[in-house]
Amino acid sequence: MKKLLSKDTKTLTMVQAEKIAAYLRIIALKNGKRKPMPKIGIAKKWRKKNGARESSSETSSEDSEGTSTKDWSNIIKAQPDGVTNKKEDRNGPGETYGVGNLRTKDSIRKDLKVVKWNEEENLIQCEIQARLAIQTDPELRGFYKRKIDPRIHNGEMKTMVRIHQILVGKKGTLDITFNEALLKFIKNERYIPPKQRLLMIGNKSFDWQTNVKVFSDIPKEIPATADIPNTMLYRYTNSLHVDKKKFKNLLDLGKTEVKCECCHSGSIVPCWANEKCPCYKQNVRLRGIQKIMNQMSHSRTNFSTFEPIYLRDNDSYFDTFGFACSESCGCKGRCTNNVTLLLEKDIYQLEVFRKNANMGFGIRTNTAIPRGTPILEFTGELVQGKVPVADGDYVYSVFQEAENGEDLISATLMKDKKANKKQVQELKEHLAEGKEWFINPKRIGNLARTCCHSCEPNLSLVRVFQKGFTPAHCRLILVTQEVVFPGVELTFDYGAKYIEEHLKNNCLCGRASCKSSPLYKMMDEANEKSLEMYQTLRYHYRYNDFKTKVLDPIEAKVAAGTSHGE
Ligand SMILES: C[S@@+](CC[C@H](N)C(=O)[O-])C[C@H]1O[C@@H](n2cnc3c(N)ncnc32)[C@H](O)[C@@H]1O
Repeated sequence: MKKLLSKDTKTLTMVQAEKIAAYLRIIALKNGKRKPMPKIGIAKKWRKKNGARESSSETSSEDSEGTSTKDWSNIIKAQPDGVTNKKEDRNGPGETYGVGNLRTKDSIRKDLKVVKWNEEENLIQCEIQARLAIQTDPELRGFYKRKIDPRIHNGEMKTMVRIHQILVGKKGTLDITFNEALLKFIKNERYIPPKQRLLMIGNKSFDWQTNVKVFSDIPKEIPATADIPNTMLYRYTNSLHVDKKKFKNLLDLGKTEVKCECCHSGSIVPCWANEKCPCYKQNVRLRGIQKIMNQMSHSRTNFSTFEPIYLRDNDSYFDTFGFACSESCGCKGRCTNNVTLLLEKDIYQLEVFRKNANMGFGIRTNTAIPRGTPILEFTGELVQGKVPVADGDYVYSVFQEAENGEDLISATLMKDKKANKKQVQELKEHLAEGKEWFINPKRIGNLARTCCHSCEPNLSLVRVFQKGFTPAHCRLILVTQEVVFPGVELTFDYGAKYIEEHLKNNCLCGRASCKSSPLYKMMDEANEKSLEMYQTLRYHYRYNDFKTKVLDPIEAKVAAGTSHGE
């Protein structure tokens, strides 16, 4: 094993990489004193079934700093639960899906415990874990490039300015004052947990499809009296829950089902750019529509598995959509034409945390996530028509009404001369006047339901269709629109109506551009150049924070580890 660990990752075969991963898992389990978890290796299973080669051409993807496994794998300590980088298999809508146990307050309270927290060590271990997850997964290794650059990309800066202008103010003329007050907002963007945290859910016992831990950081809370809100009591599902009887017509696609027969002997099927692949063709068709809609776009957004999803000059996040291969296809969705594939991988270490009772729980990342990464999907029950009032603060609209009363997707698909007439007709029926579709995650849902609103959000929603164009085949996916650095909360924009009706204009996001902030007026009136400077400064600050807290210590440990080994 020592020999293997000292090998350059680029020269490792798949079997050797898996051996290293297994060894590190054992070390991690020993350190963390956890019970071993079953290794769920879809990649392995799939590779066996499909006779994938151990190709030496599948070179390992380098991490953000170009460091190899050799450098840091021997310094990994207690890994978090995410030792397998694959979530449970996902089934399509309406099929037998896994729904987790119903949580009860008693069952949660039983497991509450106060834990000591070393944030810096946590971030280092999570970063190592993310690199390892990529390098040891045959479906990622050599395909997925995780890049976090020291400098902000022009495209990222412009996107963030645009999002700001849409959400806060447009065409301002004011120069932003870069004073201490503004720097304070920038500095406080990374959440720093206290040294003692109340661990509320620490393993997979409730959310068996996810490794995410739940913490409460409300001061002075102790297990005996800690508040366990009703919002924690829901069943977990990793796919859309569609009532088979009620929505039989949606689920039964018949001849309109889009699926491919593509296959390949490698770990990933190259459906993207395969002009014979019917799913790819649909994807390209939607991309074409995207271009028509966004007259100002410089280029279109690709929805391919390993490329980042960038929203360009969009009017609304809802305008961008793609089509992906699925488990019904010959490729089983393990291909280059499936943006939802990354969602299945536990690359990025997320946690649920609560800093105050008013806002409830939110999600933060413990690893740096590159821009354009699909990170969370909204799952829940598909609802048509009225949503129970009590669930109103959690539901997401699947189709949004456009000005002419038609959803943008249907409106644009209908304009598309190449569209399948039957598909269009069906879509028209599903979206007939007054027919609104929602995903309700209140009783059955997943992690995405915990994502809070921010006036400076780092995620945007996109829609991805699989198999067909009905509301039951539309997946709502949250994608990072900027690099999200470790410790930062994942947020998206709930929309003005929500802020007014549900938050009663009392947003607690704590960002400089929020109406509740003392700097709001300045941010609202800011000119474009100042906003660009603001975004650049934010990036610069957060990257340096990441470097000093995570990257440099890893390098130092590597140096120490190597000299010990010699
Ligand atoms: C979809 S839930 C988000 C998860 C929720 N915080 C929880 O603990 O389950 C929406 C609710 O979270 C809270 N929330 C989310 N973002 C907020 C914000 N920016 N300001 C105030 N409350 C917020 C509000 O209570 C809102 O009704």
